[in-house]
Amino acid sequence: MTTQQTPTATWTPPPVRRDEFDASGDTAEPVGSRAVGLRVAGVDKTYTTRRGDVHALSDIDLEVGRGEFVSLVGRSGCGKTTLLRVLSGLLAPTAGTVEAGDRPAWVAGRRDDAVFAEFGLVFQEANLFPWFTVVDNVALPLKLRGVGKAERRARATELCATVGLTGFEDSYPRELSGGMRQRAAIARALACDPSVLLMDEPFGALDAMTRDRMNLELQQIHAVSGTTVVFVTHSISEAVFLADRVVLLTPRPGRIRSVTPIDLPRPRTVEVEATAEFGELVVGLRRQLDEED
Ligand SMILES: Nc1ncnc2c1ncn2[C@@H]1O[C@H](COP(=O)(O)OP(=O)(O)OP(=O)(O)O)[C@@H](O)[C@H]1O
Repeated sequence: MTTQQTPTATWTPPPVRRDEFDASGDTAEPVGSRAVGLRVAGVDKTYTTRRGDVHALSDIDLEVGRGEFVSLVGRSGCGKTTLLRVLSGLLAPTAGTVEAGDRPAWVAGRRDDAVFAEFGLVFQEANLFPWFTVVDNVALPLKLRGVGKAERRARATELCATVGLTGFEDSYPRELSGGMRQRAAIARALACDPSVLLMDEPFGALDAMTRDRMNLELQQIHAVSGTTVVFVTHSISEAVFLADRVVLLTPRPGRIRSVTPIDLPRPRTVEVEATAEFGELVVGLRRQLDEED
């Protein structure tokens, strides 16, 4: 479990976590000594349908360091969502194991609910309860855990500040913009101080400008919370902007084609996207995708 720091309105530069990783080579794996946030070994997934089997994932091995931000990219239908659903405990792998820290999460098709309860999930749709205010939506996971009213309201109010929703605590979801609703969904996912935050195209439905802002804000939230993040996106530039490493899956069945360390200094601002280094990373990943045609 990571430690949630007191949120601040101003941005605290992120802790330097990059030293924990071996960034040499384009398929570098984290060095053995650092803490593991998530370990995936030999994960395979085949859907059984009336029209036959669909082999979605093949032999996925991946370690995500504690506090690391990993982006997952690949062609449409390559298995990104399937992998994220396996990681979030919503879908049983056909084979393989998932561990959080050193605790088994999926082993031999059996899930440990206590481990997955520590994970936060954010999807493309915010899925807020329309009849709850923002603060009550954010506090809901705490309520389900039996946290008292005053304490959960205080914590939810802090989280609203973390995601830039101060002043909107008592608004209803219908009164928020799409970006604000996603911020509330992120705050709700952070409410139980998750050991791992799993995000599936969380900004995919937002316009380009809002998406850029959300990327800056997510970077800040990640820096403050220190949570391990796995982030699925169709956008290579978004993946590079946010990540410590970008994992590229092959077309179905999804296998890990490459793992690219992103050594751009943090905090990253929009200016980083104009640098040659950023452009080379994006073009390199784009080329790998194109080679699959
Ligand atoms: N419930 C299901 N039953 C059968 N096949 C499925 C199911 N869910 C996904 N698939 C198939 O598994 C493959 C991987 O799907 P998945 O949604 O994981 O891909 P994706 O990379 O997230 O795609 P996209 O980028 O378009 O969202 C696809 O061929 C899809 O048709």
